[in-house]
Amino acid sequence: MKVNEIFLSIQGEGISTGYPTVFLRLAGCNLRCRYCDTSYSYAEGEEMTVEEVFKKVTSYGYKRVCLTGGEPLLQQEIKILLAALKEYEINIETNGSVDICLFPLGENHRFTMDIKTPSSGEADSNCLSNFKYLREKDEIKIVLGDYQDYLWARDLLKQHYKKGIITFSPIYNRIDPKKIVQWMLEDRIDARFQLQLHKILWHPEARGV
Ligand SMILES: C[S@@+](CC[C@H](N)C(=O)[O-])C[C@H]1O[C@@H](n2cnc3c(N)ncnc32)[C@H](O)[C@@H]1O
Ligand SMILES: Nc1nc2[nH]cc(C(=O)O)c2c(=O)[nH]1
Ligand code: SF4
Ligand SMILES: [Mg+2]
Repeated sequence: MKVNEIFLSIQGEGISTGYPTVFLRLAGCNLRCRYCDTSYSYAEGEEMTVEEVFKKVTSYGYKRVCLTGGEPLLQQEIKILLAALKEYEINIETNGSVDICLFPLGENHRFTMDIKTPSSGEADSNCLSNFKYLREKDEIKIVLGDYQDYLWARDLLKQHYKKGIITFSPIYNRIDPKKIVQWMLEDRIDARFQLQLHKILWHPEARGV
C-alpha cells in the first residue's frame, strides 16, 4: 500500500468528532478538488505491506480508525486491511467518485462519502449510483463554497438521497460558516452542520493532526 501518513489525533470531522482516532492517509487521488487541503498526499508516500500498516495502526492502543487520503478506495489492499481490522470502528473518507459497491463493509465500518459540489470543480465525478448502497450509519458529506453549491446540493439530495447521515460543512476560509447554518434552518433541512475541529485547534495547514 502507498501510505502518506499514519498518526494519532482526535477526529476533526463527522459524527465521531472529538474521539481519539488513528488516521491512515493513503497516497494518490484521482480527483483535483480546487479546495483540497491535502494535496501533499497526491504523490508523497511510502510503500508498506498490509502487515506493516496493520502493526502500526494497532500499536496506538485505540480501536477507532479513519481511513483517508488522497482517495483510499483506489488501493485494493484496503480490503485485506479492513478484514484484519474487522473489530475496529472505521470510517472511510471517500470522494464519491469510486463505485462503493465494490467495497462491501462490515458492521463496524462505515463510509463517509463526499458529494463534490460545483466549487470543487469535480461535480461531474460523483458516482450517483452510490446512493443506493449507503446504509443508515454511513455519512454523506457536502462541502460548500457558496450559495450556488448549497442550492445544487439541496436539489441533488431531493433527487437521490435514500439513507445516511447528511453533513454540511464549509470550504475552509472560503465562506462564512454561519451562512450555511442560516440556509439550512430557513429550508428546514434536517442535516448536521460541522466545522473541521482540527483546524480550529491547530494551524490549518499543520500535518499529522
Ligand atoms: C482530504 S479528503 C480525503 C478523502 C477523499 N479524497 C475525499 O475527498 O473525501 C477528506 C475530507 O476533507 C475535505 N476537505 C478537503 N479540503 C477541504 C477544505 N479546504 N475545506 C473543507 N473540507 C475540505 C474533503 O471534502 C473530504 O471530505
Ligand atoms: N483531526 C483530523 N480529523 C480528520 N478527519 C478527516 C480528516 C481527513 O483529512 O480526511 C482529518 C484530518 O486530517 N485530521
Ligand atoms: S478527492 Fe479528496 S484528496 Fe482528492 S483532491 Fe478532492 S479533497 Fe483532495
Ligand atoms: Mg484533512
